[in-house]
Amino acid sequence: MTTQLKLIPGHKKELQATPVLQVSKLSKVFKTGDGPMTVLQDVNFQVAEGEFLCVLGPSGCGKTTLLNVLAGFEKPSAGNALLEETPITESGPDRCVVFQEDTLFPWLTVKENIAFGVKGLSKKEKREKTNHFLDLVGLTPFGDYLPREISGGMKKRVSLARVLILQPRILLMDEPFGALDAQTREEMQDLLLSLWNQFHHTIIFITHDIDEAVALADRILVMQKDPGMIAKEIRVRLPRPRERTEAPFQDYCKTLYQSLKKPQP
Ligand SMILES: Nc1ncnc2c1ncn2[C@@H]1O[C@H](COP(=O)(O)OP(=O)(O)OP(=O)(O)O)[C@@H](O)[C@H]1O
Repeated sequence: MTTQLKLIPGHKKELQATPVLQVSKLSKVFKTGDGPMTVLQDVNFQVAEGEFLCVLGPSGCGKTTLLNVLAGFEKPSAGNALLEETPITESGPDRCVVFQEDTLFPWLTVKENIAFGVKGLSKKEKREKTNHFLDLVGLTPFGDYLPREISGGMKKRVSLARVLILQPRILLMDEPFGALDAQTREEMQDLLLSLWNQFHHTIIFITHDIDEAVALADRILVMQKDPGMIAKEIRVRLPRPRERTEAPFQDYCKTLYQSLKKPQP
């Protein structure tokens, strides 16, 4: 395994870029009424510790299927995904998933939702930790509210706090901000980047939004469909914070737009 050093913009220190995740020759075939359907074919990539990787692709190209394999919800038909050299065969606390849809427990308060998965702490420690994460996502005044009493953006903040408090090795995010309005979406992207700067998680973030990928990623994997495969990899060499209206940002967007438009090889 190769080990390199890289500087992640926005991070204060150099991080060791040892791959935490290695995906090799991964394929996924579903049985359907019309016969086998190859959704992913020969997918290969690595993710470095602390890296922010976006997977960008059109609807139906297999992004969620890929994330489900990494989460351990689906098994590959061929090839494998290794988490620190161990094949992923089931879900585990080292990987947390944030979905697009709301998955909060409606009968629990914001604080209770955040604290839900925390184990092995005294009541006092758990309360302090919960309050800390509540504060990190800017929801301190809303700790005792129920999910139905807060906005969609606030629910997303709770969803983020709920997984961050578990300190996962890898954060898997499946179009988490897809249902939000443009302004709230940008606010959530900024919040996620600021939390990533503090915690240095490894993040795999699925999106079909070009701007979102350029705003967030260290590196973008562009997928094509039928079958789903990685068509292109682009490293985003823009300093953070990234200014969306400036030419270099727009240049990346144009390149990605062209990549997505290209016909299937
Ligand atoms: N369990 C399953 N059985 C059969 N087909 C499936 C199954 N899960 C997904 N598929 C098919 O695999 C293809 C890829 O689906 P997937 O949800 O992974 O794509 P996606 O890129 O995430 O799409 P979107 O951006 O619209 O969410 C689709 O045609 C879908 O119908």
